[in-house]
Order: sequence, then structure tokens, then C-alpha cells
Amino acid sequence: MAPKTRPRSVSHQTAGALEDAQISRLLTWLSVAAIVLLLGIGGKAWYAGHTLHGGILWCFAGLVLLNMLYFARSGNRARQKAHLILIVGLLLGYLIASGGESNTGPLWFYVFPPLLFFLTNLKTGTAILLLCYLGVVVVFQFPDLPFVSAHYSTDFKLRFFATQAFEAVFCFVLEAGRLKARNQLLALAEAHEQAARTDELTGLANRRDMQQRLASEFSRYQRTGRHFSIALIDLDLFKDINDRFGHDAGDAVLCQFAQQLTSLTRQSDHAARWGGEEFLLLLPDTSLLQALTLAERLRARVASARFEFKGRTLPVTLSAGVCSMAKTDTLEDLLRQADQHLYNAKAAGRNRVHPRVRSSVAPV
Ligand SMILES: Nc1nc2c(ncn2[C@@H]2O[C@H](COP(=O)(O)OP(=O)(O)OP(=O)(O)O)[C@@H](O)[C@H]2O)c(=O)[nH]1
Repeated sequence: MAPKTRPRSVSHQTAGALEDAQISRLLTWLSVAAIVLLLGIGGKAWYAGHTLHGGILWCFAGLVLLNMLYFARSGNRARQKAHLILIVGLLLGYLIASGGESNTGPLWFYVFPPLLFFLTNLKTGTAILLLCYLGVVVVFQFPDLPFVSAHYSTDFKLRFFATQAFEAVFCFVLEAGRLKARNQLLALAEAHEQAARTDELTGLANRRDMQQRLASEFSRYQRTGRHFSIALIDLDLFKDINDRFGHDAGDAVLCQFAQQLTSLTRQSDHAARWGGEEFLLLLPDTSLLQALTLAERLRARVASARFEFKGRTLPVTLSAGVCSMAKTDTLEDLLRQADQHLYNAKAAGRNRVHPRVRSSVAPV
């Protein structure tokens, strides 16, 4: 049987969604700041007589604005990021090739490494950055290319690359450290989340987790009208097992029984340790007859299985009370009825499933 997979943890989902929203907010503010800067510097250049330069900066402001509008319409965060990186890359390329105002264009390149590592991952950020440096080398080495009008001194070029290398490495190390700490925190949160939902001894879900699942299954039933059933299972005379064979033997029985429970139920079913030696099965889309059939199969399997501890065979049977949502109105009533059926099964002599039905039980 395939192992039951848990969905991606709540902490991972929450962290991912929060980070995405945070990055989007930051990008919006960065875009607004970029538009203001580009319009301002472009205006200054225009009035200083550098009309072409001013016009080009305004065009870039227009592109950033278009990207903001695109995101507002589509909500596509990945494209919002990719477009912004492309626009900033092109703008920096233009500033380095043209020199900008008084050859200060390359100074803007210093915003690129932190922005890149923040918006992409370390690998992609490094790759894009190396590609951009290659472009800068070409511009620096071939000042006579048609689109290049700036001339930089050798000293400037050397200092530019030395300081860029320092900044890039620094940003890389910082971002790698941030990611490592983030992943460690998430792993810790996930472990806590898992522990809070799991029964330590058997590895099954615990009562708290089952209560949440019951509540969400009940809301699904209210929304869609799709029935579900539960089976409340109690190991018979468990105190005797503890008393005769010891507490460790009792623990071993609980673990072995939990394995039987897991192996017999479907991927969509949920099994939990409800308390001491009591277990609860939640069976979505399952009628009362189907649930009774499953409980009976489990009862028969446990009754015929060999439970062993340190070479000694332990007598293990179970009683179960089954109830379907079709027979009740509320979750409390569902649990109360299952408990009543379990009580009846115990009172009738144990090792049985209640309510009793005629032998023509529909197959699962
Ligand atoms: N070994 C072990 N025993 C436990 C654990 N939790 C509860 N128990 C024991 O389970 C026993 C339950 O006993 P009772 O409630 O009297 O029920 P029972 O002996 O199973 O009798 P019936 O339910 O009437 O068949 C108690 O002795 C508890 O101490 C556990 O985690 N490990």
C-alpha cells in the first residue's frame, strides 16, 4: 500500500504566501520610487539640454508604470518580477553605455546585486549578474561600438569591478545566510506543527488533529451534502494486557494496532488515537454500511492477528461503534451515537462492531 502523504505543511504554505505578498508589496514601492527618480532625473537632464537622455529615462519610467499596471490587472507575481529585472537590466545597460549625467551612470549598478538576489534565487541571481558583468566588460573594452558613447578611465574600470565583486560576494553570502536561517526556522516550525498534530507513541494523528478534520469534514458535508461516517474503536480489556504483560507490552500493542489501522484504511480515510486505547476513524464519502463493513474487517483482522511482545503472544480484540452523518444532525450527536454504539458493543460481550446489521452488508 502506498504511504499516506501529508500535504505541504501549513508553516510552509503560510511562509510562502507571506513572502510572495511581501515581495509584491516591496516591488510596488520600488517601482513607485523608480518612476519618481526616473521622472525627476529625466526632467533635470531635459532642462539641462540633454533632451535625448531625459526622454529615454522617461521611457523607462513608462515601462515601469506599464509593469505595475500589468501586475494590477493580471496578479502574476512571477512575470512582475521578471519584467522588472529586465527593465532594470536594460536601464543599467543604457546608463553604462551612455555614461548618464557626467559619467555617473555606472553608479546605479550598485543597486542591482541586492535586488537580483532578493528577487530571484542564488543560482539565477548569480547567472544574471555574471551575464550583466560580461555586457559591462564589452562596453568597457569596446567604447567605439555604435551604442556606446561613454569613455571610462582604466582606473575607474578596475575600481568598478573590484567594488562590484566585493558587493556581489557580500550580497551572495548575506542572502545565502538569510535563506539558511529561513529554512531552518521553517523546518523547526514544521516539526512543531507535526508534533502538535501527532500522537507520539503510535505516529497516528492525535485527538486535536482529528477534531479539526472532523470539523472540516462536517463543513464539507454542510456545503456539498456528501456524507461521511466514523468508527470509534476501543481495544478490549486493555488494562488486563498492561497488568499481565506490563506497560511496554501495552504500548507495543497500541503501535502494532495503529499499523493495522493504517494499512486497512484508504488514502482518503483518517485514523487518530482518540485517547488511551481508543481510536477514531473518519471515513469521508462512506455510508454506514460501508463503514460497518470496514470496521468488521478490521475487527476480524485484529482478532486473528498475532500480537507479540518479547516472544509472548498477547490476546488483542477490539470493539467498535460506527455512525454515519446521515443518521444525525450535528457533530456532537455523531460522536455521542458512535460512543453509545461502542458502549453497546462492550456490553454485548466485546470483540464486536455495533450497530449490528443483517449479513447482507454492501461491499465497500
Ligand atoms: N500501555 C499503555 N496503556 C495505556 C495507555 N493509555 C491508556 N492505557 C491503559 O488502558 C487501560 C484502559 O483500561 P479501561 O479503561 O479499564 O478499559 P479496558 O481494560 O480496555 O476495558 P474495556 O474497555 O471495558 O474493554 C488503562 O489501564 C490505561 O492505563 C498507553 O499509552 N499505553
